[in-house]
Formats: sequence, structure tokens, C-alpha cells
Amino acid sequence: MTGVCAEARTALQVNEYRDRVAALLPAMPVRQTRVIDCLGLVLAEDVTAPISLPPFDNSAMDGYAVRSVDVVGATVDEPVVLPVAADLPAGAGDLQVLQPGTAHRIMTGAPLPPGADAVVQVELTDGGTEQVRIDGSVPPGTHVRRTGEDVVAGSVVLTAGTVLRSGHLGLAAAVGATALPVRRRPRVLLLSTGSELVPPGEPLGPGQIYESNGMLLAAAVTEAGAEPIPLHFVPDDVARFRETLADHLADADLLVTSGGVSMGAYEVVKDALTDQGVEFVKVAMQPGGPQGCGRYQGVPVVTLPGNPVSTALSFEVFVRPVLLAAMGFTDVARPTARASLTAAMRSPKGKQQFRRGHYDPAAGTAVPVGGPGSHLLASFAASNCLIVVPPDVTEVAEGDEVEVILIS
Ligand SMILES: Nc1nc2c(c(=O)[nH]1)N[C@H]1C(S)=C(S)[C@@H](COP(=O)(O)OP(=O)(O)OC[C@H]3O[C@@H](n4cnc5c(N)ncnc54)[C@H](O)[C@@H]3O)O[C@H]1N2
Ligand code: MOO
Repeated sequence: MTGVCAEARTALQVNEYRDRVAALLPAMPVRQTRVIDCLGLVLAEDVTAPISLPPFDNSAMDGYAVRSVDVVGATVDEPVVLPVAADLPAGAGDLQVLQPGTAHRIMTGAPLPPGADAVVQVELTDGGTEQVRIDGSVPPGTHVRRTGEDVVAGSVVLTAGTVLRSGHLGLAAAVGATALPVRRRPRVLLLSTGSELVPPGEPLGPGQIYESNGMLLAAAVTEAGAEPIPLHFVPDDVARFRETLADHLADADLLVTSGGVSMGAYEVVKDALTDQGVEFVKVAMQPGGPQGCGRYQGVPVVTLPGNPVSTALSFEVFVRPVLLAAMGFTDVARPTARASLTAAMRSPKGKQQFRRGHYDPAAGTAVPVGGPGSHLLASFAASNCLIVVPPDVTEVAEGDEVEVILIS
């Protein structure tokens, strides 16, 4: 009992440990990055449009460019007939002036010829190519898209801090940008540990399990917008652990390991990194109690506990916010909600519990999914929220209001 009490006293609170991890990773440098590679990243500087959009007055319809005065009073019964003096497909560059009393056949997106002030859409005509019969009048400006109506050259089109979505990237391309200033994605070295691990695809021997934390973490790093460098796994062998990292540390912004951090006899991560700049601690949370962080050979390290849900949750609570902050996101927290719990739950005293659940926004309920065990990966996968039970709460009754963190 003495050890447990001592541990409870020395355990860090979730926020304290989160701050320690957060201090490890600096903001990533800003790089001009190919537009296609910027999806989901934060724009680091304002972007100014070198051109207007549209860049020139052009037609919004397939039809005929005219002077509106030339078609005043045109109707089906009393049409106006004009000679067609030019044909303007989209991309036409060499424009003749539209002479009074003539029409130019024009396609959507083609530049409006000088002298024209309106477009008659083809449906109001006989579609002629030598001359055209126009069955309706059009006021000036009809079906004309004006220069700069959308964007004026020299104006800011994308503001620093924007999280770049498809529309923003389309706009960047529309004003001719090939690269945008964004913070580089952190490169995250991932190494799992455990002599029981076997890669999926191979037969399982006695006592063996498939390695899954590496897959989960690589996907979670990608989901966060960072770049995983998966080193897969090593057995519980300190020399192998160090050798495997040796060639890759120089390329990494962060090393994330899983397993080997608890109290057993073969804690490879703890053995390899203790007194090497990494401190191992207990955090007052469940799952995810045993943790470690620091720097190994100058590289920020976060060592996650090996149980699959512990790994997943520890990444969620400690690593994901740090990656987002390093990429320039200001809002790094997941959305939360208040919900009515549909079944009673117990929680260990002094620990912040993150139970897996299903949040139903319409009903305002949180349904616990599976039990508290940190091996219950299927329950985690079936969840869309984490139900938070604060450290000072040991029992929550059915119908009690709880905080949920929305993770998907
Ligand atoms: N005497 C104590 N034992 C344990 C304590 C403790 O405080 N005292 N803490 C428990 C808690 S809580 C956790 S969490 C685990 C953390 O242990 P490790 O980080 O050392 O993890 P391992 O022992 O290596 O593995 C735990 C568990 O997870 C499985 N595992 C590990 N890596 C993977 C992987 N890459 N893919 C799939 N599954 C993995 C492993 O087989 C074990 O079943 O310690 C408790 N023990
Ligand atoms: O704290 Mo461990 O991470 O529950 O299973």
C-alpha cells in the first residue's frame, strides 16, 4: 500500500503533464509549399492576389455579344437580325472591336469584345453563324462577368491563420499561386516495442499478438496533419531499440514510442532512455498512467504506454495537441459537449478517467462503450467520444450530466 500511496502523491495531473509535453515541440518553420500539399495546413502569412478575378470582362453564357442598344425592342414577333462578325471561343485572345449593328458569337468564359456591353444567350436566338436572329432584348451588363468582381488585384485573398480547405487551394490556383507559406508538417518517428509482437500477415505463435499500435499511431499522426515515419517495432532489447533509432533521429521532429514504460522486468523504452534525457512519470489518468517525455539525443520524445487504448488515448490527450500547435493551429482542443450518461460508471479515486462512449447529439446522451480496460481496442474503435470522469469523482449515476470529448 505504501508504494501505491506514494505513487498517488507523486502522480502528475493530466494538465501538468500536457504542459510538459507541449513545451517539447517548437513551432515548425514556415516553408513555401506546393499548393497541392497544403490541404489541412494553416496559412502562415497573408496571400495577395497578383491578378484580378475575373482577370477580364467575359461572358457568363454561350450566346452573342452585342451592344444592348442594337437589340432594344427585339421580340419573337419582331426580332432583330444582326450579322455575326466574329466567333469567340473561351481562350480567344485577339479581339476585334464590336462594330455597331453587329454581333460576335461568344462562348462562356470568352472575353467580351470591346464595344459590346451585353450577351444574348443562344436560347433567345436562332443560333446563326453568318447572321443571327435575336428574339429578345437585353439591358446593358446582361450575362457579363466584370473584371475584379470576385477578387481585385493586390487585395488579400487568403489570410494568415486560415486552415486551408479545398476552396482555399482552388482560389490560390485561380490567382496563379504555385506554392503557399505554411508551417512544415512535423515528422514523427514511430517505434513500437515488445517481444510478443508479430506483423499482420504472419502466423501467430504461442503468446504472440499482432502489432497494432504502430498502425494506429501512424494513422493518428496523419489525421493530425503531421507526417509519420513508421519504424514498426523492435523486441524488448535495448541495443536493438537504440540501433533502430540511430539512423532516423536526425530526420525527426518528434519520436513517439509505445510500450516498455511500466513496472515490469523488460521495460525496453524505460531502460534505453532513463538518464538519457527522458523522464518517466505516472499521470493521474486512466488509461494512460505510465508516461515518459523529454529529449533523446536532442530530439523531443514522448513514450506512450503499450496497451492499445492507452496508446491511443495518450496520443489523443498529449501528442495530438502538440502536433497541431507546432503546425500553427491556435485551437488545438477537440470540441466537447455535455451529455446525459445512459448507464452508471465507477472510476478510480484520484485519476481522471477517459471512458469510451457514443455521443448522440440529438438525444443529448452519452452511452458507455465497453468497460474501462485499456486492452479494449474494439470498443475504442466503436466510439465517437471520450467520457471524462474527473479525478475527484468515483461514481457517476445513470442520468448524470458528463463532459464528452468528441473524437470523430
Ligand atoms: N506492476 C504494474 N504493472 C503495470 C502497471 C503498473 O503500474 N504496475 N501499469 C499498467 C498499465 S496502466 C499499463 S498502460 C501498462 C503499460 O505498460 P508498457 O508501456 O510497459 O506496455 P507493455 O507492457 O509493453 O504492453 C502492455 C500491453 O499492451 C500490448 N502491446 C504493447 N505494444 C503493443 C503493440 N505495438 N501493438 C499491440 N499491442 C501492444 C502488450 O502486449 C501488453 O498486453 O502496464 C501495466 N502494467
Ligand atoms: O494506464 Mo494503463 O494506460 O490503464 O492501461
